Amino acid sequence: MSPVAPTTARFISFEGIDGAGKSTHIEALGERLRQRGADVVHTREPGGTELAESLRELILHRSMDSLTEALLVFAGRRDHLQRVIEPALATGKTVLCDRFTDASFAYQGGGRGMDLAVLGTLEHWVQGTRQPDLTLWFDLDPAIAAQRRAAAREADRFEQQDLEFFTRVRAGYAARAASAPQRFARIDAGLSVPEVAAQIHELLEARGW
Ligand SMILES: Nc1ncnc2c1ncn2[C@@H]1O[C@H](COP(=O)(O)OP(=O)(O)O)[C@@H](O)[C@H]1O
Ligand SMILES: Cc1cn([C@H]2C[C@H](O)[C@@H](COP(=O)(O)OP(=O)(O)O)O2)c(=O)[nH]c1=O
Repeated sequence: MSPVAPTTARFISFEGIDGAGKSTHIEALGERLRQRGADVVHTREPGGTELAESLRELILHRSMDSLTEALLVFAGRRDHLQRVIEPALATGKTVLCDRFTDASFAYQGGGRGMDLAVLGTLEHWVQGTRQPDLTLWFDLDPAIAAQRRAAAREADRFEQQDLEFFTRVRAGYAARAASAPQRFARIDAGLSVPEVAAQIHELLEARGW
């Protein structure tokens, strides 16, 4: 396996319902890419800049309607793109982002039932044609995700939602994946941690990453 050229800019996003296992694998993936010569930036949404992290606190803990929620999410994304993601890509870095715009389509669109055309307009305004080069979609049965979350942590405003909500979020991801099959790689997140890691490994091997 030849090393990744340090100047190869890549934007990789991690998606899935809460508790699907994203956080469990991001660090190891970063380490793998680093060992192959990439200069890796870890970041997340909502958040990733001081301003967007402040918005994250509001989004996760304050009550609001779905359009307000979407506007805050996209406002944070704009700041994040301008201050972190675009400069990193412009200097040849690999950006690993824990959630990006697909989460807006899945949560605000699928989960909250927002008009996807409105989300599409916000997407276009905020990011132009910028999209991740690869999106790892951790797909998991919402009932299993709920069990994992219950064992792991206290629930925020999204994590308190019921199984129907997460079933719609999952369907939102599935629709988004179907609309961009080249970009999305579905991971069977119901398998064990080593098996999920092996799937990620194979996906990257196939790309020569
Ligand atoms: N494949 C897996 N099998 C069983 N438990 C897992 C698996 N992956 C992650 N977990 C556990 O599930 C919980 C949620 O995982 P986490 O990585 O925080 O999910 P996310 O970041 O997608 O919300 C954690 O306690 C984690 O240890
Ligand atoms: C990026 C994004 C996240 N979210 C939600 C999904 C998650 O429930 C929540 C926070 O995501 P996350 O950082 O994955 O939470 P945690 O660290 O607790 O696992 O924000 C949206 O609703 N829309 C979005 O566009």
